[in-house]
Amino acid sequence: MTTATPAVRVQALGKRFKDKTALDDVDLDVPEGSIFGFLGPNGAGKTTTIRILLGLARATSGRAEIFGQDVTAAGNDLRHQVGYLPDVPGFYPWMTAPEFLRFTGKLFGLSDDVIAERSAALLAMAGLEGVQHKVGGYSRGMKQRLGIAQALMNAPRLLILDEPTSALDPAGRKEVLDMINSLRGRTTVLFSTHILADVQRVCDEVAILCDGHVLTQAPLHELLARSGAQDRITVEASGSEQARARFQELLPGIAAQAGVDLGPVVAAEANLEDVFLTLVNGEHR
Ligand SMILES: Nc1ncnc2c1ncn2[C@@H]1O[C@H](COP(=O)(O)OP(=O)(O)OP(=O)(O)O)[C@@H](O)[C@H]1O
Repeated sequence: MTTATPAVRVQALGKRFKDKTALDDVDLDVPEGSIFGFLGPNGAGKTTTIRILLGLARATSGRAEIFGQDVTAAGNDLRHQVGYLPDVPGFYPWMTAPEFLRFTGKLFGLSDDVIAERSAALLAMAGLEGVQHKVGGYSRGMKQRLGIAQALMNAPRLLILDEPTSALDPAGRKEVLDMINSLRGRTTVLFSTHILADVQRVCDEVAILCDGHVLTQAPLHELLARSGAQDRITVEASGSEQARARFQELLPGIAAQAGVDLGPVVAAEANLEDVFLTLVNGEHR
């Protein structure tokens, strides 16, 4: 068991809005260095949790810490270690990407040299190098990538992204996920989503939130193992029809030698959806 201080620790967190309980006894531990998927359907309480972490809303009960510091007592030191991209980010449409990153860098009080160096690296990471036109003409995917770049301008230890892929088409999602993936080992990423496939693609650790409760938190591989779903081995075989038929005949022998029970040969992989549906349905039973 690790004793390192987690990047985020939430304990017994509760939030009520008049007669609505948005969060009820929520516990979370986001290990430093992880890409953490905060997964839940609409209205689960993801944005509310994130807003409490950022000091934009107050919890009704419980406690939230970032790098061991209570967020309600957080000063500028802690705030400067956290980058954030809201679910509906705002941009100045008349700015170009370098102008927007420069503007962000100035807000953080960075020097011109640091701004130039970081914005060049971040524009490259966002695939926006050399894009001349103004942000107003960007696709949604480009805007999200620029949003992540601006959230990284202050070189945060923790990056919080609220539903960064929700409004994107598959190509846009892939580009944003690739960008998140490239941060692995460099900064802790907490991102909320309702898209299971996105979590399965990039996350090491997952928490599933439903109706203000955490149903489970675990490393992704543990969750997948828990589902009982099995990875399958897909073999693509070329050659003549005869050769392929012979290969298929030999497969059971090879499997038996390896001590493997050979099932039907179909392409599929262990699926987070199974875990999610089992947990969420169990909750509503
Ligand atoms: N200011 C508010 N006043 C009243 N109820 C609110 C307020 N903010 C959030 N809620 C309610 O709290 C619950 C959790 O909302 P939240 O936005 O945190 O969910 P979410 O998981 O981020 O969902 P989504 O994916 O739809 O953004 C919802 O039922 C929502 O209607």
